[in-house]
Amino acid sequence: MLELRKLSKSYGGRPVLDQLSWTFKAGEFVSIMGDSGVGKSTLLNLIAGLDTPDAVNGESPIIVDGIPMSGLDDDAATKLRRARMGFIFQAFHVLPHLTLLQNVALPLLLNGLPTARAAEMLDAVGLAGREHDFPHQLSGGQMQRVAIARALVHRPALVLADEPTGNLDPDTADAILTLLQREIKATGACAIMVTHSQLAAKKTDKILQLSKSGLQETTIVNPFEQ
Ligand SMILES: Nc1ncnc2c1ncn2[C@@H]1O[C@H](COP(=O)(O)OP(=O)(O)OP(=O)(O)O)[C@@H](O)[C@H]1O
Repeated sequence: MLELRKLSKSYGGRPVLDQLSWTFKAGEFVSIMGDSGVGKSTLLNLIAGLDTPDAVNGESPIIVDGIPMSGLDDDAATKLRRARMGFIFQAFHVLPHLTLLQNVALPLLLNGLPTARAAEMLDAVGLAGREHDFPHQLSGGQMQRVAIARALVHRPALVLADEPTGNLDPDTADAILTLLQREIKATGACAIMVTHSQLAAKKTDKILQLSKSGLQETTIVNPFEQ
C-alpha cells in the first residue's frame, strides 16, 4: 500500500531521516514511536506531501499504491492525496465556520462523491443529532471524533494520524482509539499513527520504533503485566 524506499530528509544540511525503507500493507494499523526530535512528524509530513524528501536520482522514495509520488505533478499529487488519503493532524483541524455535517462532507464534495455517508459517519462516531452544530460547541474529544469521521468518510486507502489522542483524558483517548481501530478495519485502510503513548500504541497491529538507525518493529514490555 505504501512503500518507503531510501527516504531521506535533511534540514539545512542536517540529516533527520536517512535512507529509511519500509513497506506498509493494506489493512494494517501501525504506530510509530520514538524519542522526541527523531523525525516522526517529519516522516508523516513527507508521506502526506506537506514536505518534500531530499532529491534523489532514480526511483521515487515514496510509492503509494504502486504510484511513485515524485513522478506526479502538483495537480496529480493533490488529486491522489484527496482521493486516497485521510488526515488526522492538528494542521487539518475541523473548519470553524462549517457545521459538523459540512466538515465531514468536505472530502466527499472535493472528490465528487455523494455526501450521504457524512451523516452515517457522524452517527458512527457517536455524534448523531449534532449535524448542524458548529465545532465551537464541542468538547476536545468530540472534535477529535469529527476529525476521525472526516478523515475516513471517503474510504481512503491510507490514513495518517499525528498524536490523535495527545491532549485527551485516558478514557476519551481509549474511546477514540477504539473507534479509529474499528473504522480502519471496516474500511480496510492502512493507517499510520505517530504517538508517544504506549496505551495508544497497544491498540495497533504493529509498533515501529523510529531511531537514528531507521524503523524497527518493537513490542512494548510492561513489567506490571508479566
Ligand atoms: N521545517 C523545519 N525546519 C528545520 N528543522 C526542522 C523542521 N521540521 C522539523 N525540523 C527538525 O527535524 C527534527 C525532527 O523533528 P520532528 O518534529 O519530525 O520530530 P518528532 O520525532 O516528531 O518529535 P516530537 O516527538 O517531539 O514531536 C527536529 O530536530 C526538528 O527541529
